[in-house]
Amino acid sequence: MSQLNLPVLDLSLWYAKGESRQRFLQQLAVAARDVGFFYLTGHGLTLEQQQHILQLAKQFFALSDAEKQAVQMVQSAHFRGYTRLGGELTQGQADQREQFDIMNEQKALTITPTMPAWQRLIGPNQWPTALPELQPALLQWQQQLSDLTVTLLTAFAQVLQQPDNAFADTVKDGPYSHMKLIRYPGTATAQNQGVGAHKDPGYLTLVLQDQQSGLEVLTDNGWVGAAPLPGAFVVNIGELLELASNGYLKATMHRVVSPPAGIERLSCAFFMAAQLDATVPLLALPAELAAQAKGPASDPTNPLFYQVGENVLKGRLRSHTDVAKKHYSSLIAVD
Ligand SMILES: O=C(O)CCC(=O)C(=O)O
Ligand SMILES: [Fe+2]
Repeated sequence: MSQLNLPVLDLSLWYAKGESRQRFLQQLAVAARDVGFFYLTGHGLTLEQQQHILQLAKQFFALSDAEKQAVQMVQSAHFRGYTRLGGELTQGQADQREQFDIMNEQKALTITPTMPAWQRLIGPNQWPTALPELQPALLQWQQQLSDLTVTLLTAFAQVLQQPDNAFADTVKDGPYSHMKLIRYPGTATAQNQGVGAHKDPGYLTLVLQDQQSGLEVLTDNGWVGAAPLPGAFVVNIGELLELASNGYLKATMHRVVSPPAGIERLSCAFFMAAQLDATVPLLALPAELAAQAKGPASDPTNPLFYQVGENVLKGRLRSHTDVAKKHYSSLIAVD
C-alpha cells in the first residue's frame, strides 16, 4: 500500500453525507488538481463483480481467431467490436493490445446527406455468439459504471463550486458510455507500447485492472505507475472536464507499458462522456478557481471540440484507421 503513487478516495464518505462528504470533496479537489488521477474505493461494486468482468474478458480473448474476427470492429461503422493486436494506433504507433469495444446499445440512424458525421457513431454493439453470457453481463456493468460516473460528476460539480445540476443537461438522456475489454500480451522486445501516451476524450474514465501493473501516469515528477489496488477503480479526468473547467481540471496523459514476456494484463476501461448531441458547458468558475484556470491545453495535433459527438468521432477516426477508411472515407479524404 505504501507503494501507491496516487491518492485513494473513498466514495462511501460521499454517500455518508454531512462532514464526511465535505472531507471527500476536499480530497477530490486536491486529487483532481494535483494529478488528475486517483484510486476510488467505497463505490459499492464488489471485488467479486469486478473479478467476474475480468474473467469474462479472459474468456472472450481465449475464443478462437475466427470467433473474434466474426465480431471485428472494421465491419461496424459505429466502432463496436473486436480489434486485433496492433490494430489500434496511438500517436501513429500500433498498440500492443487486443480489445473488445461496446458503447450505448442503440439502433443505427438512417444515413442522410445532411446528418452530422458523428451521428453514425450511434448504433448496435456486436456480440460473440460463442460467449452468450457476455452481452447481459457487460450491459449491466455498463449501466452500473454509468451510474457511478454520474455520481462522480455531481461531486466534480461541487468541487468546481457549481450547482449539482451543472452537467445534468448534458447527460439527461444517459451519458455516452464506451467500454473496452483489453488484453495486453507480454513481450520481450523493445516494442512495449501497450497503449501509447494519450488523454481520454470524455468527462471521466474508470479503469478496472487485474493484478498486473503497467498503467502509468505522467506527473510533474515524470511517469509513475498506477499499480493495481484490489477492489478499487483508477479514475481519471478526460478532455471534456478540462474543457468545461477551462483547464482548471486537467486531462492527464497516461499510457500502458506491456507486461514482460509470458505474462498478460487484462483491464476493462469505461469512458463516460456527455451525450453525443450535447455541447460541453463552459462553467463560470468563482474568481479563486478561475485565477488558476489556464485554458484547455492547446495541441495542434489534438484539437478539442465542444460539440461532444465531434470530439468523440475525432478520437475514434484517429485510433481506428481501418474503420475510418472503410466507413468514413469522405471525411478523412477532406481532412
Ligand atoms: O488498460 C488500462 O489500464 C488503461 C487503458 C487506457 O488508458 C485507454 O484505453 O484509454
Ligand atoms: Fe486512456
